[in-house]
Amino acid sequence: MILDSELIVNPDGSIFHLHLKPGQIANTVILVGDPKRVNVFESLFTEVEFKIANREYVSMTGKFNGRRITVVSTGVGIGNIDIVMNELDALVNIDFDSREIKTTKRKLHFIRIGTSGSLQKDIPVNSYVISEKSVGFDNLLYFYDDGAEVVNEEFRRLLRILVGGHTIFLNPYVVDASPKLLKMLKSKDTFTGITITAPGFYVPQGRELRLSKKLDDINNKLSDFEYHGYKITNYEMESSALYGLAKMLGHEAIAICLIIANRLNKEANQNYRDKVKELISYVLYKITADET
Ligand SMILES: O=P(O)(O)O[C@H]1O[C@H](CO)[C@@H](O)[C@H]1O
Ligand SMILES: O=c1cc[nH]c(=O)[nH]1
Repeated sequence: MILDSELIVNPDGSIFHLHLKPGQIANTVILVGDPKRVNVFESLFTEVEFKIANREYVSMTGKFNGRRITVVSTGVGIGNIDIVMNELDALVNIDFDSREIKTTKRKLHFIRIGTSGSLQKDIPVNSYVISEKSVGFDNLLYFYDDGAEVVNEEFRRLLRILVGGHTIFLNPYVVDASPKLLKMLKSKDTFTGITITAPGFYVPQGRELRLSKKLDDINNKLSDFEYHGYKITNYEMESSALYGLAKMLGHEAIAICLIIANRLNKEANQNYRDKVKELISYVLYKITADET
């Protein structure tokens, strides 16, 4: 039995941070960083069951093209993904009355729709990039006992060498996206590649304002990396933890991002919101066209 202190349930029966109750989660869950992005889904859905907000977590379940879909905003960063993934999994795979883990588990499909910085000159601003592999520059997965089992060890070793094996603060982990969701979203309109999930937006992504980075020339090193046709394509801040936790919990996960800055060409699109809406429509049509 899972104790009150471990699985905190609010007086109204909802889970601690997300304020959602069992039964409110669809099998397809779209995760977005920006809470305002949930409004875009609201404008596109034909039906909305509910919308609920607590902190940066705005959640909504509704229908698009006849498919029940849940949308949850995660805010920025890995810590939020730890909360969102554990709470969404608990809502479907733990019995809130008995506080026991259910014997029959539900498998959720998680699709993150985010924004991102390109690490390739030929992946311009406004491109869509699917993270076929995601590299954690954070250390979340190392806290989990099963972490090592979901890591792509070949790529982990290569990336560790690339970033400088001597660094004590960086031991990148690499997790693969769901092949099924990759196939569903991939098209002539998308790039695919390896995404770096950074534990910060500034120095951890090589952005120096008043403070300098420790890793010398890191963005060019990442950009030049190539192995078996794989290249490092972009930076964002959530997908490694999403992939790792989804795999450990038995769910499918993928991330697709709109490029809003190109770090090598030194370009940025500050007016990207209409483009995010186009990406959301792209994803909604792709996932509802698919029968699975
Ligand atoms: O647009 P979202 O989904 O928030 O994604 C990206 O944007 C934020 C940083 O500006 C980080 O969360 C990063 O991953
Ligand atoms: O450069 C960027 C742009 C969006 N999000 C990031 O994490 N990095």
